[in-house]
Amino acid sequence: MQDATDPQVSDIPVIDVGPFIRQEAGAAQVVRGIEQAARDTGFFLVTGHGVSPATTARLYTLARAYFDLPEDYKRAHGRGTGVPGGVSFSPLADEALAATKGIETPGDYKESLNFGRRLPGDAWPDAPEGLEAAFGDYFSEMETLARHLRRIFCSAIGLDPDYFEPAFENHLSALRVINYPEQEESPLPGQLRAGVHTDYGFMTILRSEASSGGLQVQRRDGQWLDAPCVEGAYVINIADAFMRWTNDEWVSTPHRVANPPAGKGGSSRRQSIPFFVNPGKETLISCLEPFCAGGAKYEPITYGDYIELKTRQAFGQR
Ligand SMILES: O=C(O)CCC(=O)C(=O)O
Ligand SMILES: [Fe+2]
Repeated sequence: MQDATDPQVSDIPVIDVGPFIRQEAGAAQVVRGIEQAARDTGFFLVTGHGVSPATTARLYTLARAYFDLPEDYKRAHGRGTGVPGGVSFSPLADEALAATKGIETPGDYKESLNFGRRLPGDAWPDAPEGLEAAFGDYFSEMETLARHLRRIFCSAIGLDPDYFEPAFENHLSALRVINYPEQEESPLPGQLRAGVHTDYGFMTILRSEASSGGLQVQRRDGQWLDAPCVEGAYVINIADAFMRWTNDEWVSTPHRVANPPAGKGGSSRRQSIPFFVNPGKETLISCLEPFCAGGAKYEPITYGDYIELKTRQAFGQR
């Protein structure tokens, strides 16, 4: 656990959003703090968020039990059979996030389990018992927190509190639990736990975990910062589609997950839980009025087309 007052991490603030959620004194200060962070690094931590610790702990524990099952068993849930609302396992080194930035690296040293209510997967396994319910319950908690955060953003931007809500009626959000195993052998040259990338959608709500080899965020001047890890807090970051919506005034910042120092072995396993908040496919991403006084930098585009464009750009099939 790092001290959040350490000068190296002070660029990423920890904000208690409780006063805003309860509409108490201090709500305006919450809005100001978040707006500043959104313009600065695009990263901040929230406490006072109201997410159930028991629901979080249950998902964490059941996912961990799943990752400890044999590889063959896990791979049976990564076949892409297209079950709506199913689960999808992605094995170790299957994904190289840096490829989205045009950087060629070996696959990331992680495995993950993925779910979205409107996304395809495979049939849920029977074991560990309760896994599907744990994902579903945590997903609901995240939907609630995402709504609170959107209302804070509206207040910061000067929009009606529910301005964004129609965009999220059929949202394509995705919940992922990531297991970063200990590294008994050295990673390959250029291989990280997760390569440098930005998130594509609207924002990400991350349940992080203190460990050696954790989340790092790149400041605008290029310097890498260790994201602070505060027990019970969530790390929030602005993602690409939201940055475009704000005419690049709010930033989607590159981040990565570092390897643990060599020799850390058994003490370095880490498990994180990102919830990627994505709008519905038909949502039009068009410069928000308060940001376009000087002219909009981008053409309006639907979220569905935007994702297609980003994917094509990232993987070079223009
Ligand atoms: O595990 C983490 O701390 C961050 C993971 C991440 O940035 C991602 O999966 O997009
Ligand atoms: Fe990310």
